This record gives sequence, structure tokens and C-alpha cells, in this order.
Amino acid sequence: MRYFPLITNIIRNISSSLMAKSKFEYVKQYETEEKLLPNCWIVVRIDGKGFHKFSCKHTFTKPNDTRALHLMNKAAATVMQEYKDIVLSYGVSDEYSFILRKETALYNRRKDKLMTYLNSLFTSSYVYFWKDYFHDVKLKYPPSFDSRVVLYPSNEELRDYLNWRQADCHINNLYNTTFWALVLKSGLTNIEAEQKLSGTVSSDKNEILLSEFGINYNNEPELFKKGTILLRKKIKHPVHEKQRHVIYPFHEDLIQDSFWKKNTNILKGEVSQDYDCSEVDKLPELVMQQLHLNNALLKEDVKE
Ligand SMILES: Nc1nc2c(ncn2[C@@H]2O[C@H](COP(=O)(O)OP(=O)(O)OP(=O)(O)O)[C@@H](O)[C@H]2O)c(=O)[nH]1
Ligand SMILES: [Mg+2]
Ligand SMILES: [Mg+2]
Repeated sequence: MRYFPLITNIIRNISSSLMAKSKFEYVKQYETEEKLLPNCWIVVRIDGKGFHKFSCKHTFTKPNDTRALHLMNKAAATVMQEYKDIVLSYGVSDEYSFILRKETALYNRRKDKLMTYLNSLFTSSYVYFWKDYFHDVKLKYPPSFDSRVVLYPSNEELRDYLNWRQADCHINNLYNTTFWALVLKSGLTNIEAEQKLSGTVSSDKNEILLSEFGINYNNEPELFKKGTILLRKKIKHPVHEKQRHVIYPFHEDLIQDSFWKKNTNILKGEVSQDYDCSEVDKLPELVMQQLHLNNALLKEDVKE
């Protein structure tokens, strides 16, 4: 009988902790969830936090670092492979926009779920694949990205959104190309270069590039001038000829109607389209990786 008080104590403790669970659970009611409007295009745009500093710390090439841009594309392609309702992604500099088809029912269109899953998969992929693009350049600290969701009710607004981002890419790239030519090739200070460019229009910058540096801006890489459009395409595997879905990078003008006439599936909300990539040896590296091919292997296989 002398154990009785001990046992009652234990029972009291267990029951009070059980009660505590239900007593505290009311806080769950404070959670809210936002469902995105039906029948609207969903755009999730992510952007690197403080990439001005990040690019300096990791000695990115100025004004464009091809390794960094390809790493961004790899991270975005990883997101598209996971989320099939993304019909198009557009990337430039330290940002990427993901376009989900109007009808998507992914996570019941819960805003928090969509935004945080896309962002965290992008961010972890950026870190995960870092060494494949930067090799012996060590990642000095963990990068992070912000994200926002924007809804567009019409195709016209969606197209204008993408036009806006690509026009921004063009304006910034023309400015940066001229600015860094003045600093790195003519020895101007940053302030002098800024002063020289203030008040100039596009044609003035084209003229400076051509007359002072012999650079024809039109011949700059499309990756820099247009950014990257990722689309899901069905292509014929170059070796065993089976149809395969891949995320394919394009560096084209999406402001033109011709882009939308070629890629009719996007506005219809169809997630992929057949693509005839007849020039096998010109397959982008990003696609080669998805087909588990490397250049040497491909050449051998194609010869056979
Ligand atoms: N050198 C170099 N810098 C780059 C490259 N891509 C992006 N950056 C840098 O990243 C910056 C991105 O611009 P923002 O996103 O407006 O600025 P941020 O510093 O990231 O600041 P927040 O986005 O407001 O956190 C550019 O201004 C560049 O400094 C690149 O290829 N080469
Ligand atoms: Mg940024
Ligand atoms: Mg940015």
C-alpha cells in the first residue's frame, strides 16, 4: 500500500499531459491558408538575396558569369522536373519565374505550399549542384532566395509579364556590358563609367561598344541578351530513338508572336510539346545530362 501515492502520482502526470495536449491544441485555429484564385496563371518568382555581395564573394565574371547562369538553369530545371504543372520558366541574372498552368490543382492551389516548395527545392538544388558548375570555387556561405506569387487572369497579361522580364534582361545586359567594358577595358572608375552612361539611350551604348571596343552587341551570346526560357519538350533520344521528356533551354525572343506560334502548347496549358532537335551534336548540356549522355559517349554511340 505504501506504493499507492507513487502510482496515483504517475497516473495524475499521464492524465495531465494528455489533457495538456488538448488544452494547447486550440492554437491550431490561428493558422490560416490562402487559396489562389481559380482560373488564373500562377507565377512564382524567386530572386537571390544580396547577390551583388554573393557574386563578389564568389568572384563571378563581370558582367555575366556563365557558370552561375547555367547553375540557375540547372536548379530551375530540377524544379520543373518535380512539378509537371510548370509549363514555362524564365530566368535571368539571380531570378527565375515559374509559370504554372491556369487549371493546376497542385496542393489545392494553397499559396504557402506552392511558394515554399518551389523556393526550397530551387535553393537546395542551387547548393546541391554548385560544385558541378563552380568546381574548385568553394561555396562560402549558404545563399537564400526570396519568392512571391503573382496571379494573371488573362493570356495577354501573362505574356506582358514575361515581356517585362525579358525587356528588363535586355536593358540591364546592354547597360552592364557597356559599363564593364568601360571599367575593365578603358580603365574608367565605376563612377566615371556611370557618369558617361547617364542619360544615354540604347543606340548610344551600342555605338560606344562598337566604336570604342569593336563589340557588336548583336553578336553577344543569346544567353546573356535573352535570358533562358525552359520548356518541357518531347524529343527523340539520339541513341535509342525512344521518345523522352526533357526540360529544354531556349534563348529566344519571347516578346515576338513567332515564339508563341511555335510553342502553342503553353497558352493551352498543355505541359509539353514534341520538338524536333535534328542537330544531335548541338544538344544543350542541360539536356545531355537528362539523357545521361556526355559528348564522348554520344559521338561513339552515334557512329555505331
Ligand atoms: N558579376 C556578376 N554579377 C551578377 C551576375 N548575376 C547576378 N549578379 C549580381 O546580382 C545582382 C542581382 O540584382 P538584384 O537581385 O537586383 O540585387 P541583390 O544584390 O540580389 O539584392 P536583393 O535581390 O534585393 O536581395 C546584380 O546586380 C549583380 O550584382 C553575374 O552573372 N555576374
Ligand atoms: Mg537579388
Ligand atoms: Mg535580381
